[in-house]
Amino acid sequence: MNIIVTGGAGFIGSNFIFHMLKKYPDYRIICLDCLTYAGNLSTLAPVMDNPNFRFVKESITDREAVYKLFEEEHPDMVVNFAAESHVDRSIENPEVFLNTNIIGTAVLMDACRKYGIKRYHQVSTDEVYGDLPLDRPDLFFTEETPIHTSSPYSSSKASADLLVLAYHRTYGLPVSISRCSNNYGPYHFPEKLIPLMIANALNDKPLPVYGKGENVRDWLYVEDHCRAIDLIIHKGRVGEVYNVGGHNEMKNIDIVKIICKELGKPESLITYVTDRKGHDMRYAIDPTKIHNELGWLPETKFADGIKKTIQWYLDNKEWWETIISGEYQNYYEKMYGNR
Ligand SMILES: NC(=O)c1ccc[n+]([C@@H]2O[C@H](COP(=O)([O-])OP(=O)(O)OC[C@H]3O[C@@H](n4cnc5c(N)ncnc54)[C@H](O)[C@@H]3O)[C@@H](O)[C@H]2O)c1
Repeated sequence: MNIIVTGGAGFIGSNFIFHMLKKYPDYRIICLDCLTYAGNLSTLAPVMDNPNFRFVKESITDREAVYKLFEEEHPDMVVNFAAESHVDRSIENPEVFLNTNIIGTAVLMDACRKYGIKRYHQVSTDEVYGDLPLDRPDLFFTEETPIHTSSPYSSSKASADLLVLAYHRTYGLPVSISRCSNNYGPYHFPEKLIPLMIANALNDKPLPVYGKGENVRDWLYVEDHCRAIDLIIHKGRVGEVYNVGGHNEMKNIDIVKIICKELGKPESLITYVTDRKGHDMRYAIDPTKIHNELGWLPETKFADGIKKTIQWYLDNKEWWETIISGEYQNYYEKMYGNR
């Protein structure tokens, strides 16, 4: 089985590649990634020497490069993780989100139509459903919840989802989509809540929390997400959307306090900063469909997952210190000032 994994030098894509090469030693995995600020080749160091792994530095928006890769590799499947993924950056500059997340998805699917494919899988997000009110804990996103996006990021992901479903209906492309809640774990870029707080706390820097920190996210350990995608591409029904989430809703401020506690750092490091524009209040996934159809259940409890994640950041300081000492510094100062 030949699988092109796009965006594999990023957070979830790299974890997915590790999962697949370990579980299916006879599969060939080709990572297609153009290495934006969020992609790191060093992340893929553990598999670079694996003869069943190939890294190709190209953009999913480059039609010629994508077609060439299909001609060379004859993939059976494509799993598309490649995306601009940070909501705050999409508020600053939506254009690159539209190009990569929408046009790039179309280019990949055009290649799948042209050369044939057994499965095209789109890695999407629960953010396409918009948000839920804090005072209605009885409400959850199902696959039938209408799309109702808030940010340029979620709008671009929702647009891509609609295109994927249209390519299935119009051209009969064998597609599937997963919409997952917030992930955490190793190799998470330090601009996102959990790794940002771990990195800042370890450096005794202020911990910038949006608004009052009341926003609720449904956190899932990254390996559980990777197992869900593995199940969907092998056993999930074509043309279907599967929600993936662990019923693990937590307020941002509580996450930050847990990180302080685990690291023995004072909560006085917490600094409340101006809220994100259009900030969604609550995400909560109903994962009944993937559980009933494919038997998927999350395996890592948050209490264990956050300990493993913190330990990973302690053991891999060089990985994230290199990132935060580079160009990222300018972005950080723009967002949070000289904190
Ligand atoms: N992180 C989450 O909590 C989460 C939750 C649900 C869904 N998702 C989705 O999962 C996918 C992966 O998210 P992530 O957090 O790993 O993102 P990430 O930002 O860590 O990684 C994205 C990767 O895509 C690559 N990339 C960007 N533009 C590209 C292009 N034009 N061509 C080729 N490669 C390109 C980057 O270099 C990077 O390696 C995204 O599609 C995201 O929308 C993420």
